Amino acid sequence: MTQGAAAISVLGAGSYGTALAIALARNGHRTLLWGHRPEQVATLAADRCNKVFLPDAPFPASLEPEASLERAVRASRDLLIVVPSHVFADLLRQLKPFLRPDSRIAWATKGLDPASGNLLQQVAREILGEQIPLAVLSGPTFAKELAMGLPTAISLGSTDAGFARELADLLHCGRSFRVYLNDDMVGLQLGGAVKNVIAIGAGLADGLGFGANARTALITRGLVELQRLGVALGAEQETFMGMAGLGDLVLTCTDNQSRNRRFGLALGQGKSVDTAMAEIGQVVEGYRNAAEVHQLAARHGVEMPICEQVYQVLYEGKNAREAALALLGRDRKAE
Ligand SMILES: NC(=O)C1=CN([C@@H]2O[C@H](COP(=O)(O)OP(=O)(O)OC[C@H]3O[C@@H](n4cnc5c(N)ncnc54)[C@H](OP(=O)(O)O)[C@@H]3O)[C@@H](O)[C@H]2O)C=CC1
Ligand SMILES: O=C(CO)COP(=O)(O)O
Repeated sequence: MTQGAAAISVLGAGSYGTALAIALARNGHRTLLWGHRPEQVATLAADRCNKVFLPDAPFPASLEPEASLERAVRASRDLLIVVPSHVFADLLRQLKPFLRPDSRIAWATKGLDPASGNLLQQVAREILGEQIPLAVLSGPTFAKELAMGLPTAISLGSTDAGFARELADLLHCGRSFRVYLNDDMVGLQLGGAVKNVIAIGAGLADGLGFGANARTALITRGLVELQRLGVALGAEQETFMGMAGLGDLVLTCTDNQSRNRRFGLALGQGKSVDTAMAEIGQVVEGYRNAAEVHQLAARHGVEMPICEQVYQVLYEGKNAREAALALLGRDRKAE
């Protein structure tokens, strides 16, 4: 059990929540790491390591596993939520009664609200009201590399300039973790969700045996789709040339650490959704994101052919090869 004030509480003890908590604690900040299963938290505390997800990254002394959500929320002014997007709203409802008058909330969750396809920022505003400062982290950051202290860069946006600066100070490490400020929260959130869907598409193409040309075309045209949706929702086009756009697209479409890419690879090799999911054994955000992006694109009248084909493979039983051919067979057009 933890007592006293902490610099920050990370809520969600999966691979990325643990990696971010390690990065914060490595900077010398007292960091609480809350997980929703008390027995898992007890194991983290006993092992001083998340053996399931990050066996090679021991906890710094200032990282404290915490089983009580109430204690984690009350101990720190700043909360960093790192749970999968489909439980994001539930967690906000659970923690709301424990919030302090000065609480500030950031999240590193990548995705949209499954019920509405809305941005998580809208979900947070609806549940927590207009006053609480909000921030989002987004960018190319595999948990394992971050936890090991390998050089990493990320973007951070906030509704409150002071919160952005102070959170960046907590996270930034001159030797290994570079934090870029970007106040386009809409762009940062959309980048983190849409790249998951494109990464499934890139995995599908590779699973079908297509080559580097096809993968690169998917990344490039995927970026165009992301920009189109972003601009329709009021994001800044330049955001998509940064960490949360191009950066995360390239990372997740090209490296097999990406669960979304591996999920697509497995489907491209002929495995079923259930088998592919079970093999990965961790959250594959792009599966839900494909339906959410489909909903959002339709609502805003934005054409997103790659995301649409991924959606049809995942939800309408379309054959992966036919989906790829449907993309190639589209009318010719200017770039
Ligand atoms: N891993 C990465 O490299 C990166 C991940 N992200 C994003 O971070 C988010 C979290 O992903 P990640 O950590 O990788 O996922 P993991 O699959 O590694 O872990 C998910 C964690 O969430 C927990 N969880 C499930 N339901 C709840 C709930 N209702 N309340 C609290 N915790 C819950 C799980 O616990 P249990 O095991 O008990 O189900 C598990 O510990 C995602 O949105 C992802 O896109 C962003 C950048 C990088
Ligand atoms: O978001 C990520 C890296 O930036 C992690 O990607 P996956 O969820 O595909 O593993």
